[in-house]
Order: sequence, then structure tokens, then C-alpha cells
Amino acid sequence: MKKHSQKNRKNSSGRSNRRVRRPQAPSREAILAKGGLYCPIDGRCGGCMLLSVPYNQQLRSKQAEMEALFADLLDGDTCIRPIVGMKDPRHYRNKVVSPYVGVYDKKARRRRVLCGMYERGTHRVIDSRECLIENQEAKRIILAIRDLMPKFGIAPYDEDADTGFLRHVQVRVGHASGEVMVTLVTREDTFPASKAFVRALIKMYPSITTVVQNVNTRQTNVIMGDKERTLYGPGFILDSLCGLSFRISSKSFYQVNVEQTEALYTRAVEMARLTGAETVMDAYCGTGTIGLVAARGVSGGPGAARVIGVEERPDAVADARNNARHNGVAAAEFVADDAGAFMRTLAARGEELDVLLMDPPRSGSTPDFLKAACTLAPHRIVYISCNPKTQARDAEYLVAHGYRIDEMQPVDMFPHTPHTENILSFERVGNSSR
Ligand SMILES: C[S@@+](CC[C@H](N)C(=O)[O-])C[C@H]1O[C@@H](n2cnc3c(N)ncnc32)[C@H](O)[C@@H]1O
Repeated sequence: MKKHSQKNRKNSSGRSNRRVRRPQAPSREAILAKGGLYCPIDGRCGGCMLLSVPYNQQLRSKQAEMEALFADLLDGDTCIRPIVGMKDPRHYRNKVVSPYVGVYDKKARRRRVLCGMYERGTHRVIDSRECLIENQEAKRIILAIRDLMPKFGIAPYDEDADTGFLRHVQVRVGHASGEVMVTLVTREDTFPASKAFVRALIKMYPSITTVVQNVNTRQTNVIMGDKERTLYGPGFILDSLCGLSFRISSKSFYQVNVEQTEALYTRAVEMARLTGAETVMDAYCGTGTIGLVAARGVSGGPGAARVIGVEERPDAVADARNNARHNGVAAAEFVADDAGAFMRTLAARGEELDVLLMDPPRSGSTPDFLKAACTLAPHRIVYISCNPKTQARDAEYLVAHGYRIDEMQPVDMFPHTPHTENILSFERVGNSSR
């Protein structure tokens, strides 16, 4: 029997010890010459995977992917719109989160703090000074915090030993307002240096309008804990979207690419074809953004007569009610419930619903929600999705139960990543009177 050489012998995990040569990454010059973007940590970071692909080519591929995915569900009369891309697809992320870890620097013979992003598929932090998709002011603040930590005796968190103090920092920047919220996620509740630290940080970055401490004492991958206290400012920021103003707290769901969100919501409400007389359901409504935009109307058109929003998270529902009050929208009400259960209740009561707007999580909707939706039989359904695969599954149900897709609109919410947001509008077949 032929023996394996030492070089080829397999280790305990069954993998060969021989070093596998990675295919050589294209050079900076080659990427830029092709029209792509160059990032020195491209390929290692878990963030964007398509940076080196020219943006127009990314858009063409995403469009082709959507058309192929829905090919069997569209008919000859479906209007397929070209994907909405960004003019400048850089620095679009208005929410930046970074872990902080301590390492021993052999060259400098001292410990230092790293911050940045995790290496793809690991919990190793890649120290990065720049990111092509993150908001630049947010990134500068993340780095400034790293530099201030030793001066205030703030130790980075050690995940294995469950020691240290600062676990993560989240920075949110209001796209239109420019207001900045910094959330410091700490392992302990007591933060002795908090006042002096916050003062020093704000002196460096006067754009910061509020600082929040979030306490996460658990040994977990989940970033945020339950307990929060405001260290500076009001504890939230305001931002405007489609002419309305929204209150964003550290844990609220708020789309990270606000420029594209304006396009997404505008197209979704246009696709609802409101006349001013409709009762509209905003299902999976988060902080009520889409429903409030529908109540107000877009592109100079009329809004809904009445909006009912449903969302399972009570804190998001509280934000939605606040947002309605704050914008003077009286025709919107928000309910904290499971969307499927709520739809079943409405269907059992025989309520009338004209238009259903739905924006479920990546897992898509549920059979009981879709069944109740078909019983309520709104004359239009507008389905927004960040995961077109589950959207295609749900669309198949709707098409089999009395609806046809009359329009499809992909939107590029996450340039340089493989993700595409997609909007489908459905009309009820043979029921134009409602
Ligand atoms: C993709 S987000 C959309 C939020 C909102 N439409 C927006 O654009 O900001 C999905 C929302 O669905 C909520 N959700 C998830 N499962 C739910 C369920 N079974 N019932 C009600 N809401 C749910 C999540 O909490 C989240 O706020």
C-alpha cells in the first residue's frame, strides 16, 4: 500500500495539512481598470463580496436573477421594471456596528485594541481604518472611541474569558438630519468614567447628539442587552424619510440605506395605486414607516383613508404610534400582535381590506397569514421583500389563490453584496369592483 507522505497526511479533522494555494486575487490596478472598487481586506471581511465587480454589472446580474426567479409566476402583461440602483453606491450604511477586542502587539510589545469587522465566518476581528460601504463619520467615531479607551481605563471585552468592559459600539447617523447616536454596549452596568468619557468624545465629534449605554451581561453572540440608560442627549435621533420625520432609538428597526429606502417606499406606495378611499394594512410594520408614508401619499398622489399596522414587537409598535403622532397622521393605528393571528382575527370578523402592504422578515410570510389574506381578498397586495426566494414561495401561493402579479420592481438596497430587495404588486383576478 502506498503511504501518504508527511506533507499529504490528514489531520484529525480529516483535512490535508498541505497548504492550499488560494487563487491569486486580482491586483488593485486590475480591479480599478475594470471599474470595480478596491478594498485591501476584500475576500477576508464578511461584509461586501462584490466590490471588485463593476456596479453596472452588479445591477445587470441582480435584474437577471430576479427575472429568472419569478419567470414562472409572471405573465405576458406583467410590467417588469428595471432595478433602482444608486448614483454613488459608496458609504451608504447609516448604521455601523463594531466589536472591540484586545490583542498583544509583538512588534510594539504592548497590548492594543482592535475594532472593525469580523473575518468571514469567524469571530476574529480585522482591524480596519476604512470601509467603502459604511458612513464615514460613523467610522471615524468608532476609531476615536478605540483611541480614547486606554485614557479612561476602558478595557475591551474578551469573549472567551467573559471579562473586560466595552463589547460593541453602534453608531447611527440620520441621513437627512445628520444627527448621530452612539450606543456603547458594555458587559457591566456600572460605568465609572462615563461622564468624562462622553465629554471627551463629544468634544472630538460635536455631531454626536446622543449617547446611550446598553448593558449586555450575557455570554452571547447577540449584540444588544435589555437594559439601557441615556448618558447624553435625548436617547434617540430623528431622521426624515419621504417627507416624514421618524424617531430612531438604539434598537429600532430602521433601514440602513436611507437613500434607497426612499425609492423603495415611494415605488411600493405608487404600486398600491391609492385613490384616497382605501383601508390599507401595513403588515410586519416595524416602526410604521411604510404605513405612514401610505397614509400621507407619494409623488403628489392621495394617501390611504385608513392604515392599520401590525407588528409583533411592542417597542416597535410604541415607536410607530409615536411616529404617527409626531407627524400628525391621525388615520393610522398600530397593533402589537403576530401578523398571521391578527389577519385570522380580521378574516373571522369579516372586515373589509382594500390594499395589503406586507414587508415580512427574511423567512417570508406564513401559510396562516397568506390564507387569511386570501379570505380578506384585498383588491391589491404589495409585497416588499429582502429575500426574494421566500417571496417567490409566497407569491406562488397568492397566484394559485386568485391573484396575478402585475408589476415587479427590484431595488438595490445593498450594493456590493449579493442581496436584492424586490417589490411585487398583485391584483385580484376577476374582482375589479373592490
Ligand atoms: C423587514 S422588517 C420590516 C419593517 C418595516 N416594514 C420597515 O420597513 O421598517 C420585518 C418586521 O417584521 C416583524 N415581524 C417578524 N415576524 C413577525 C410576525 N410573525 N408578526 C408580526 N411582525 C413580525 C419584525 O419585528 C420586523 O419589524
